[in-house]
Amino acid sequence: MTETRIIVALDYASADAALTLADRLDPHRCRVKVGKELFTRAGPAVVEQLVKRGFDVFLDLKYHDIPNTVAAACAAAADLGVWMLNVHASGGVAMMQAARERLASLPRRPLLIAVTLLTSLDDDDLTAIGCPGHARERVALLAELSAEADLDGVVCSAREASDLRARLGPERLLVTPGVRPADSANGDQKRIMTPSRAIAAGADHLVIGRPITAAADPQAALSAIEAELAVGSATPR
Ligand SMILES: O=C(O)c1cc(=O)[nH]c(=O)n1[C@@H]1O[C@H](COP(=O)(O)O)[C@@H](O)[C@H]1O
Repeated sequence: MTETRIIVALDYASADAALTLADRLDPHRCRVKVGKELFTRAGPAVVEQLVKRGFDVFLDLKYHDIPNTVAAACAAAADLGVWMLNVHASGGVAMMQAARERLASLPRRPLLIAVTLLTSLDDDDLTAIGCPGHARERVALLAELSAEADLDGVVCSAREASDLRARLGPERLLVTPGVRPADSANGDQKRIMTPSRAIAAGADHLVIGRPITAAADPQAALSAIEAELAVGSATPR
């Protein structure tokens, strides 16, 4: 098991592209994430190939459906040997509990975390979808529901990490996408933070895609983020 905090989002359109990058990465220096694009194009085989190469794989399919369907999908994901998978907390406590219980019945279960509010959304977006309020409050509500369902942690933005650490205690994992080194483009992400600030705020794992995968030299981009974190860890919080 690696000590790294970095999960590289392999958001590619083919298994070849994803595995080409994976083969340039060290499974002891990062974890990898397979999301909707890669999974829809390349299927379970790419997940199995990454697992075979020694990577901890976060299968990010953000299940959101009736409890029975989500529980069965989680069991199918576990069969692929993934390290972690996610569901949407807005699917409700019964859905999250069904998923957790199904995984608990397996001999080897992956970590199960809940997406709170997508990092591409802000307060204005909440109003637009008919849920007016602050992103921070909605994240807190959904995170507490996921804790009620006894999930292993949440996906949130690093901006909510310190608040959630106080609310959820030290055990729940805080997995934060929307991480942007200072010189990276935000793209479609709205609730963002730099890698070192995200860790200082209490994030356990940083999900980072385009700042690495779209860089001219992805390994160099990963090394620069590792260097930023190494400097940050030497600095008292
Ligand atoms: O669950 C996720 O991984 C996720 C949740 C969320 O709220 N925001 C978010 O960006 N993600 C994923 O994290 C990755 C972020 O990629 P970049 O924006 O390229 O760094 C993408 O693969 C997203 O699908």
